[in-house]
Amino acid sequence: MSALLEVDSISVSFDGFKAIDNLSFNIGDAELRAVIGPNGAGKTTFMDIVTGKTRPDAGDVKWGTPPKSLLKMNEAQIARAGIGRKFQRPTVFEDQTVADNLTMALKANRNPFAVLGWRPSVDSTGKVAELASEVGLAAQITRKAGELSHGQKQWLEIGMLLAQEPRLLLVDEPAAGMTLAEREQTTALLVRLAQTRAVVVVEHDMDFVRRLNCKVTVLHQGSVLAEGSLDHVTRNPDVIEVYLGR
Ligand SMILES: Nc1ncnc2c1ncn2[C@@H]1O[C@H](COP(=O)(O)OP(=O)(O)OP(=O)(O)O)[C@@H](O)[C@H]1O
Repeated sequence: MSALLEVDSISVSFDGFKAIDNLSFNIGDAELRAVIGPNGAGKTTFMDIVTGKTRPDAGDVKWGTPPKSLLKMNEAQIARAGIGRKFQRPTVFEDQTVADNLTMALKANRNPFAVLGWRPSVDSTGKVAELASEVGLAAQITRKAGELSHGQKQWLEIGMLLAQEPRLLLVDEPAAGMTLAEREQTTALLVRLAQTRAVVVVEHDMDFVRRLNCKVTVLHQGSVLAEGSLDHVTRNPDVIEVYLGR
């Protein structure tokens, strides 16, 4: 499997503290990957580096084929290159409808400077309906985003990210604050999305990771401690000691 994203020996320190310590791992095209690890393991810093928010002190992050260094790009260029990031708290426009939120995201994709004064075309109406249905919000399309449940807002934001047609989606703790039914729908959504793009899920909730049924990378002190199926990594004595045994 060729790598879509190659994290190559990156390190970063904050005030002398190594948050990421010689971290290396690859993500393939159309792969679902869970990244887990105890508090302070470096999960957020890893996402910050991949999206250009934080610059590593050493190492490289390579993207696509032929591989290009993401370290030469700023945050906007990285997003345009095809990396979307879903933060934990949904940031949708609460006073706008689901359709309007998706329309704005589509428009921002085509021309980030021309959102104002834009009228939806027939073409974009079809695409908005398609995105809404992809994230399970077809029946909510005329509702204001502020009226949606927490889970539905998260799906709307995922739909808005999909409007940018990312090749890699980084998703931070998608199950947090969701009901059981919402978690199940989110699992199905992420599994489905990963059939046509890479999806990296950073998650604390082991039950949720188990349902994703994918390769797991365990981070500890800014490095990879173990990698493989959830059963494989949870049998690893080092993982039991630093993470599960806590
Ligand atoms: N800007 C910063 N300045 C100083 N220290 C930082 C900074 N960002 C992160 N750190 C430290 O780096 C380490 C890794 O943090 P990071 O947030 O990446 O871990 P995490 O795995 O995402 O943790 P959590 O599960 O708690 O979100 C932590 O010890 C944190 O305190």
